[in-house]
This record gives sequence, structure tokens and C-alpha cells, in this order.
Amino acid sequence: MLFLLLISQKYFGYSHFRPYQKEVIEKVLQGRDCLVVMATGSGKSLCYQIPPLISKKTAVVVSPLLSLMQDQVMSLQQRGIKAEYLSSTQSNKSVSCNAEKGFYDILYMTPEKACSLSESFWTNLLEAGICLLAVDEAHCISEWGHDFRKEYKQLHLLHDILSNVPFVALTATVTEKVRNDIVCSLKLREPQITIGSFDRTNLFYGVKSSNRFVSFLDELITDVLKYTVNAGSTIIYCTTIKDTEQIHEFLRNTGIEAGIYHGQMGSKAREESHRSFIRDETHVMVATIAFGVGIDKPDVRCVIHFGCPKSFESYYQESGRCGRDGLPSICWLYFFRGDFLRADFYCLEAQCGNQRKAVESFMVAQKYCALGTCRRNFLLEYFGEKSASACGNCDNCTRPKRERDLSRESFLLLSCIKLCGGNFGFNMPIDVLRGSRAKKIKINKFDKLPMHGLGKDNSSNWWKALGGLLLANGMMLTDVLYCIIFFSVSPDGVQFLCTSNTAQQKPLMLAMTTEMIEEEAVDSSQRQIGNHQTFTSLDLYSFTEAETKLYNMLLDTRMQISKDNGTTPYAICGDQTIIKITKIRPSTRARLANIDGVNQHFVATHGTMILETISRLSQELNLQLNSVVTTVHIQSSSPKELQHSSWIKPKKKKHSSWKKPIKVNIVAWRMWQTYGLSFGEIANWPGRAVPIKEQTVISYVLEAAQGGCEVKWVRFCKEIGLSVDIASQIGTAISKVGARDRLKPIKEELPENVSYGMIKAFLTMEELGLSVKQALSATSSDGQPESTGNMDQNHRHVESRPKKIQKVHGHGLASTNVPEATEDAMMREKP
Ligand SMILES: Nc1ncnc2c1ncn2[C@@H]1O[C@H](COP(=O)(O)OP(=O)(O)OP(=O)(O)O)[C@@H](O)[C@H]1O
Repeated sequence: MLFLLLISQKYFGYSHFRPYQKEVIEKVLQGRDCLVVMATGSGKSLCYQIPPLISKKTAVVVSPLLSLMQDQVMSLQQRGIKAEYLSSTQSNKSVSCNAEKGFYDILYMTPEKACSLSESFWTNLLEAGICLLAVDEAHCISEWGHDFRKEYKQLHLLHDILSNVPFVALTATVTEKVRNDIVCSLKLREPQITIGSFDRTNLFYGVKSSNRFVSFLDELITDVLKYTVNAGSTIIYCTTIKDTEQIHEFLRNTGIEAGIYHGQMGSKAREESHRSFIRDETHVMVATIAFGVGIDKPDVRCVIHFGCPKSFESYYQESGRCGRDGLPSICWLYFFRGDFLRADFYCLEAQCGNQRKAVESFMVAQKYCALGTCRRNFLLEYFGEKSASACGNCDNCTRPKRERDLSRESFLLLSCIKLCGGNFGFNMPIDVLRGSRAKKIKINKFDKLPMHGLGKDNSSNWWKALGGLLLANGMMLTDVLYCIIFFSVSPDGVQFLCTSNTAQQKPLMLAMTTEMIEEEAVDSSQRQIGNHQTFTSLDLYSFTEAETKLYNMLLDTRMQISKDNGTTPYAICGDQTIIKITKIRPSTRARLANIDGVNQHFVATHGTMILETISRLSQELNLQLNSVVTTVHIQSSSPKELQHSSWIKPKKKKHSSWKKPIKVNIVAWRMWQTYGLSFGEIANWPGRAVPIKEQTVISYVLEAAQGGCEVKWVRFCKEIGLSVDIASQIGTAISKVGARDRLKPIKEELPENVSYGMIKAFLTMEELGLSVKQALSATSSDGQPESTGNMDQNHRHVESRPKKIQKVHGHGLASTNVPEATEDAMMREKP
């Protein structure tokens, strides 16, 4: 055991094994065939990476994707492990020759390559020494799996040559059918079967619903920014290529640099997109599920599904691509209520005779969306795992619970579905309840039903959400015919109807969904705007301001090293390691090597540079070296609330056309105000399509202030160097010029060091009824300067005379509400 750990520490920097890793490694070393079924990101690779380092024989790994193999080879080489790959695209001819002589510790190959290599290659390699043949993503072997590859079916033939070599099949796919298929097809011999938990405790699961595409876009920006400002990566999965393209364009229009990946792109463009994502050159990827198997990037902080995925299995796989390094990460599923009323998209397989399977899985996804209880429990139960209590790390567990007796409404809905005869989609009974007198309702005489109009107090979305709850609770059933989903009342629902009547129902306590709660809160004017629970990754490490800076600088250093080495940043070392280095700030090689995740190769190759960087930056930031922190506590399961109370979010957002670029300035404001980035950092932010001037960012934040957003003025003045003395000089210059609508004459009255930004800030603050002196003299109870911006005050001021303008700002159109005087000033000024 100790020896295994030493090897793991030496090459990978891991000081302990994750569950099941040690057991599998030991079995493989004993020569036993193994089937390893463990969740995405649980560390299956180590099971085949350690044995060759111990036995000094080659491990052959069959992997379905070239990009995946290249990634892994790159990462292993950075750890000082001799790794290579063989495929038809391998340009280095010596690889094959070296491989058969047993030169490599780990040799990756595609299934096609494995089946086409000559017998002599295998016998030579066998003679040199093979310790295992691993079949990664082994579910590709099964037609029941989601990525069937027919070449996988030939792999068992290799047993004939490699008779005593243990075969290790690895997959994250759970269904028993797939598991059996793998064992049979690969002809595994009395395999050791290891099935790990599917609980990814570091992942937060959440669902958001809407009726319309456009209303999700603003939400998307908020979510994407939360992670990208801290250099975290986000994948946005779309259900169609059209959505992928539209969202990609939308993000770019708002100044967020995003990659795109879908099946209709050429392979070169796809490779380039993938490459720049894994190298952190772009932090956001908008993709269809074509961006799938083999996304090995460990530091993806957020996966957003824009539209309900077509099966629950694929949802688990795709969302599981975030947080593979174990750090807290988030999985949002945005779904359109309409998704559940049309089955056509999801039932494409109907033509291939696989309709039932597709629909069943889609229905599970639907239930997941409609759920009012713990999402993780639902997920685990679906995969056959018992879950004890609510997880505390999903939206339903973290928002205040609202259970209500919904017996009356359920009675109305179920009886209406029954009386409509089950021959309609879901809209018909809802329209009846809401009192519609549409032609189709009159023709069917549904306007004569006793419940016609009795449900008009709730919106049709509210009723759809209730329908989802009743489905999840087994009181309704769905069926699909000709690609239309029909809803009917289940036996449990009938039982409920029989034991109740409208006057005296039995209580039916149901956990309401977020949208139901929100709708009811709006009705009673209690809605808390933008107050959903979420977190940014950096919030969780209890970094001080200086440590946050150090962390970001170390990320830059890692980026530089990775560029110099032509590899990905995470191949150099993981985010978790950078967090620990930030906290501990080691001064010697030995202390650096002691940090979990730092391997010997890293210390030997980059140690000197890293130590110098830590020492220099720590001095600059006034941080002590060799902090006594020995364990860095990283919360993995309780996301911290991030307040958005200052984010002005209209009750009903209006987007006249989805393409309209929105709130570029608000994005900048949020990066500055909420995430604490400096103007310079925002201007040069790597996620931006085109760098912009710092002055432009300053203007954006000022515009946001004029639009009613809160601004930390003390910080603002300090950052641009606006002191009380300079403010008084600006005041004098304005009096002298006698006008405040043109900046140039004012600037000419002032010394060189007074910038346009300072003048604009002065004018804006004046307009908002704030003086620089007042702002700078305000201090908080702990002696620190604090915000003197008053949102209410700002808001009142702006509301008195807003005027809509649009103007070009460097890289795109910015649209906002600004007061007339400032509009003129900003339009004319050209610094
Ligand atoms: N013992 C360990 N200690 C710390 N980190 C580990 C350990 N084992 C693996 N990891 C890290 O966990 C992450 C995921 O590991 P890995 O890629 O092997 O997952 P996987 O189970 O193969 O996932 P997938 O099914 O998606 O291929 C990697 O970043 C890896 O470095």
C-alpha cells in the first residue's frame, strides 16, 4: 500500500487514493481482469496509470477519441511519465517502433489502431512487457450505450495474442445491460467488478425554467460571468445546432469570448475550438453534445444545459464534465416549458424503432425538471443508489422550502384532464381551467365543464408546473403518439379523485417548484429580485483580498508555463494545487513538494520559477511566506449565497429581438462591482473578444451608476486616483468654464494628471447627489472605506429623467438609460 502511495505521490502528487482506486490497482497487478464502473471524474484513469509505473511494463490503453488521447499523453508527459499514442494521425514514425520495444510506460491507441496493428507488433511488445490492456469509455462497446463504436466489438480478439495480460474495462455508464454487454463482448475472465458511487458531492444541481428563449439569455450572462471572472471554464450544452450558433453569437455580442463546437463544423475548426478551450484561451464553450466523450478538462466550473437534454443518462454524463478536479462546481439545467409539450425533437429515434427507450428517458428528465424535492436523491435513485437524506447542495435543498396543500388545485387539474377525455395535449385542460373560450374549447363543449374558469387565478405556467409535480408524484401519466405527448390520470390520481371532492379534499402537501413560489410571491408583491442561491468558486476558499490577487497571478504564471511548454494549464497542475500554494506560500522546494497535487517532475522542472514567483508576489502583496495552514478547507457542499440585491432586474424583461446586444456596460459593471476586478483587468480580460480601453470600462461603470446600479465610490475614486484635492480642482475648472456638458475645455483647465475618467466620475457623482469628499470620508465600522453609493438614491435620481440612447463603444453597441446631460458629455468626449 505504502509503495503504491509513494508512486502516486511521486508522479501525481496525490497523497491518498480515492475510493476503489487502490483495490482496482492491486487486482490489476495480480493479473485479474476488471470492470470498473465509477462516476465521471472519480479518478478511473489512475487505475491503469499506476500499474505500469510499478511493474515497469507498458500499459496499453484503448481510447475512443484522438483529442482525449492527446490530452492525456500531454498531461502524463508533464508528470515525467513516458506516454505516447498511436493513431493514423501520429506523424512521429518512431513511436510505433519505440512502442513495440516497450519504451513507453503508457501507450494510447484508438480501437481501430488496436485491431489493425500487426501480430508481430503485439508479440514484440508482449516480449518487452505489457502489464495491462485498458479499454477506456468501455460503454462504446455496447449498442445500449450512448456512444456505440463498432470497432470496440473486435477488441476481444486481442486475448488470442495477449493471453495472460489483464484486461481492464472502464466506464461511467451504469445500466446493467451495458455492464453485461461489456463483460461479454470483451470476454472478460471472471472479472473483478467494481461499482463506485455516482454521487458527485462537489456538484451543485439546479434547474431554471422559462417560456422563452430570450428571457434565459440574461440569466445565462449572469451565470457565465460568475465563473469566467475567476478564470473558471463553462460549457453550455444546447439541444440544436441553431441554438448553439445563436447563443454563441449572443455571447460574443455581449463581449464574452466563447468557443463553439458542433457536428456540422469541419474537423479542423472543431479541433481548434477544443484546443483553445482546454488551454484556457477561451473560457466558455457553446456546444451540442458532439462536444462529448473525452472532455477531460478537470477545472470546468459550470455546465449549463440550455434546453432539456434528450435523455437523463446523457444529462448525468454531460453535467458530470464539470468539477472533475473535485472542487465545487455547478450544473444548471435551463428548460423551456414547451419542451415537455412537444415530443418530436426527443422522439427522433421513433423512426428507428427505439421510441419507447427515448421517451422513457426523456420523461425521467422531465420529472427531474419538475421536481420540488432533492435533485441529487432523485438522480442517485434513478441510478439505483439509496440516498439517505436531502443533500443540501441542490437548488431545491438550498432555497427556503415551501410546501403547500395543493389538493384543491390538483383536484381541478386531474378532474379536468379526465373530463377532457385524455385526447389532448396538456394545454387543453389548462386553457379550460383558465376559462378560455377559444374555438377548440367551444367545439368540444369544454366551456360547459364545471371547472371551466375555476383556475384563472394562476398562470398557465403555474398549472404546467403543478402538472410536473403530479407527474413526479405518480398521479399523472404520459404517453406519446405521433410525437404528441398525451397526459392522463394514473391509478393513484384516480384514487385521489375518488376520495376527494372540491368541497372537502384530503390535504395533498407538495413541495412547490421555484417558479410556483416566485409566481405566488409576485402576486403578493413579495418577490425577491435576483435572490437565488449560488456561489462563485473563489468565495469558497476564504481568500483575503491579497490572496485572491496572488491566486490570479499564479494562474497567469501557470498559463505562461503551459504556453512555453505547448500544453494545457491543467497539465501543469490543477486549480486545487494552485489554491493550496496560494494559501501556504512555500519558500523552499521541500515545502512546495509537500503540497498535495505537486509531483516530483513539477518541482524539478518548474520549482525554481514558481518559488521565485511566490516570493516576489508575496512581498508585493505583503503576505507572509510559509503560512502555517496545513490543510486548506475547501467547502464542497454548501454553496455560499451571493447577493445580487444591487442588480437591477426588471420584473418583466423586454427583449424586442433576441439579437439585440444587451447590457455590455452592465457586464463590465458587474465584473467591477460584484467580482472586484480592476478597470485594467476588465479592459484586458481574456474572455473578451477584443480588448477595450480602461477609460471605456470606467465609462461603462459610470453609466451603470447613472442607470441606478450601486457603485462602491470609495474604491472607484481610489482606483482612478480621484482625491478630494483633485475633485476640488475639477470643481474650480468647471466653474471657470461655466459649462459641464463638454469635457475638453474642462480638461484643458486642469493639470495633466487629471484624467477624463476623473472628470466624468466627478460629474456623475455630482449628478447623483454625491460629493467626492463625502464619499472618501465615509468609513465602515472596521475602519475600512466602504461604499457610499446609494442605490435608492441613484435610482430615484435617474427615474426622474431617463432617456434611452444607443451608442457605439469600442467593440459593440451599448444600450442603457442615462440622463440627458451625461449623454451629451459622453457622446462628445473623445479622450
Ligand atoms: N487520488 C487522487 N487524488 C486527487 N486527485 C485525483 C486522484 N485521482 C484522480 N484525481 C483527479 O481527478 C480528476 C478526474 O480523474 P480521471 O480523469 O481519472 O476521472 P475518470 O473517472 O477517468 O473520469 P471520466 O469518466 O470522465 O473519464 C483528475 O483531475 C485527476 O487528476
